[in-house]
Amino acid sequence: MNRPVWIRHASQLVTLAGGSSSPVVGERMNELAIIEDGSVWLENGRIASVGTDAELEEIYRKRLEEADIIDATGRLVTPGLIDPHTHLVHAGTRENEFNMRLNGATYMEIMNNGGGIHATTAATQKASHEQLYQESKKRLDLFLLHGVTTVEAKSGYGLTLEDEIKQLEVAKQLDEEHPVDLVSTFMGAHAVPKDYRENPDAFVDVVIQEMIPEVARRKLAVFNDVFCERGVFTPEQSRRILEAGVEHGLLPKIHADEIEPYEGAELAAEIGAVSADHLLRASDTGIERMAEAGVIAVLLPGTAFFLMAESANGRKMIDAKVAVAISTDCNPGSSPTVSMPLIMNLGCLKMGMTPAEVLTAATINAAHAIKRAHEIGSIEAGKLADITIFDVPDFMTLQYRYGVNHVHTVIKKGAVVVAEGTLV
Ligand SMILES: N=CN[C@@H](CCC(=O)O)C(=O)O
Ligand SMILES: [Zn+2]
Repeated sequence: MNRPVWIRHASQLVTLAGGSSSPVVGERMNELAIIEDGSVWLENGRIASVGTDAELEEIYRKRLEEADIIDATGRLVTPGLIDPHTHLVHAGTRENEFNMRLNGATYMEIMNNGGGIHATTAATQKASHEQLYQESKKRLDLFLLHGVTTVEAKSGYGLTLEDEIKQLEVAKQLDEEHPVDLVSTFMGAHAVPKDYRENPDAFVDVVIQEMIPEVARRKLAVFNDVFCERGVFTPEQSRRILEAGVEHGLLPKIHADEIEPYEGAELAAEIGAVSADHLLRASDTGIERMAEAGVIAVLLPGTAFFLMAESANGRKMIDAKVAVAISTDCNPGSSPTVSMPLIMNLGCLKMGMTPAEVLTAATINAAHAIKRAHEIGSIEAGKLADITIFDVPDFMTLQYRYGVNHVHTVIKKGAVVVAEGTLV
């Protein structure tokens, strides 16, 4: 049995307590439930007690010798960051397309000419399980170094039953072997393979009749996602795919209104999706309906930044009482980053969110977006001991000193996995 860990004297302990039962909306996104001179006692992989240092010293006075102490004097302590939207498992890179875009090509032009998602699909289909595992593990190590303790990971670069399952099995193995927890999403409907170009509905049938039942049978995913975008999957095809997932116990998520307005937000509300993601071009009606239906907006400001597009209007969504989470969208085409701290910076600088709101979006609301808020996303007794310590004195400074990885220590299920900014 591991020794307890006692984190002491945090200049700010951002607990985010009180948001576990439902996603945090509106003004409440600014309430971080901060404890100054904060202290947390971790035991058996879970959070045992949270309070001021004086309070915990009193509670544990007979056991002080038992614990390994982490002195967080002058530092900010938060829940482990959560990334609720990644395409973590894939092969290869696409810096050539980055160069093409800088020379005037658009993301959709590249994709329609057989590049984009198709290029990564070809590389992923060719890759062995082991190659995919090694490439993805490297990214996961970097996520951890940036303070992330749980990531959602989508398939969608296989596009055949066999290759989709290969991606999901790599994610499963990473979840078992890597300190970072993975939550898997099936995304067979990420692009229409070129053999189905003339008859995309036939591919939708393959997704519905062959892929979804098999993925569900093998219990390889929790969620089912679709790229609902003009030229990819229509809202009607997306609805069919997401409803088929629900029939097999896969919860719906949707890539919505990313490049063009396409009533993806409206569809998400109508079918009761857990989240609608991207939303750069979501309509006001769509935003209103998402708020009414309780659909979480997973916003990806790194994607807008990297595609040189206007960001989603996070400010408007929060003011409209939509629960907002944020994410890297880590993928080789539209957002090749693993830095949730940078994404929080962009949330402030490009989406009009406050430093407190982006922290809520990267922790407890991100946990809700992957249905894990009962276990992670806040520092409260009983939850998993997933904690990130930043070498800044407060949450405001974390956003102010942007573009720097301030992560000092990461604790996953009670074990120190990053110390002094280095993997243990
Ligand atoms: N938009 C669709 N899927 C990914 C991009 C995938 C890629 O370009 O490889 C996204 O979320 O941005
Ligand atoms: Zn995505």
